[in-house]
Amino acid sequence: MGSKNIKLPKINFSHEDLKPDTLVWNQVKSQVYKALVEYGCFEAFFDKISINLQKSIFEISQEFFDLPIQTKLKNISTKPFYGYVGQYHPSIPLFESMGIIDSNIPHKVEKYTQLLWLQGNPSFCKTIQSYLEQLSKLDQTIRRMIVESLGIEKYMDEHMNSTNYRLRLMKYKEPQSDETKTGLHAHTDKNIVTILYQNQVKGLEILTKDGQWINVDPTPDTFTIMIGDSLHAWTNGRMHAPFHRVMMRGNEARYSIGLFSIPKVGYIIKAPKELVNEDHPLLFKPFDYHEFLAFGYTEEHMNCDFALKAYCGV
Ligand SMILES: O=C(O)CCC(=O)C(=O)O
Ligand SMILES: [Fe+2]
Repeated sequence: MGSKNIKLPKINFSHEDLKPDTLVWNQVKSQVYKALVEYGCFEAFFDKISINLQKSIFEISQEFFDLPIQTKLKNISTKPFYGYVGQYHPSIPLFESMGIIDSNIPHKVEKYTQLLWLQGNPSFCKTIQSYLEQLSKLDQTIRRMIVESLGIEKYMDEHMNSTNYRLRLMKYKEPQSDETKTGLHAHTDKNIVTILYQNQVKGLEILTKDGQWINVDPTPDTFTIMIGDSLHAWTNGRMHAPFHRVMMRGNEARYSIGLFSIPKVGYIIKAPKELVNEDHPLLFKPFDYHEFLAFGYTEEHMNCDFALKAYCGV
């Protein structure tokens, strides 16, 4: 597998009037659809995160990762990648992350900070809240455009109401050698849509359908949008869920922030019948994301390339 100098499509979400049923909405929508069918991924130019907020989201992230390990370990979870994941994992020694479940619910974020700082940390909560307020709008705009592009508007409300948000702060230690080291192994995300944001240190790579790795090189006001397995399944394979990985070079730590839209507990993902026909036979049986997650992260399936296919492929 080689890597060419190809770039991800870049789509502008900063138009003044990006509202449904306008000319500009329809233009952006067709770019979104094309990018997601072809790459399952694109860069979104989105100017609603102020420079102050851009700065503070990485500051609070650093503040968290600088806490003593014993404190960070207070936020552990039985669900994979939900709580704190430390540098102890032998196959990804550079990686550390901290998940905040239901990050759209302020008192849940507060609970995390009380666990970590005892007195709480109001500025941490406020930063997460402001970040989520803006980026959840971007997530919803993109998903609205996907549903419209597929001509299945009658499922719009069901789809939009079927998810919660999880935020994940991530840190990749610098490898401090001339060698390139793996920060995170190649995988597809298992959720609906992922929005990634990162500091100035590069490392994210996306695999194209024809096997080329694309280096992602975002600016402070671009976000990387990616489709997860659950949306791939719901759209009966029309939206591509790309493999991606993080490769670390140089002597600076990489910080990234992931916003994941996640199917609610108990919601069954089932491709609408309008998307199933002779040319597009059903690819996956209906499934519960949370049960799939438990299956996908067992020892046996952890390194399985197509866990969803193994779990509920037709
Ligand atoms: O750090 C990144 O940019 C990628 C993180 C990622 O792939 C994930 O959290 O699933
Ligand atoms: Fe990922």
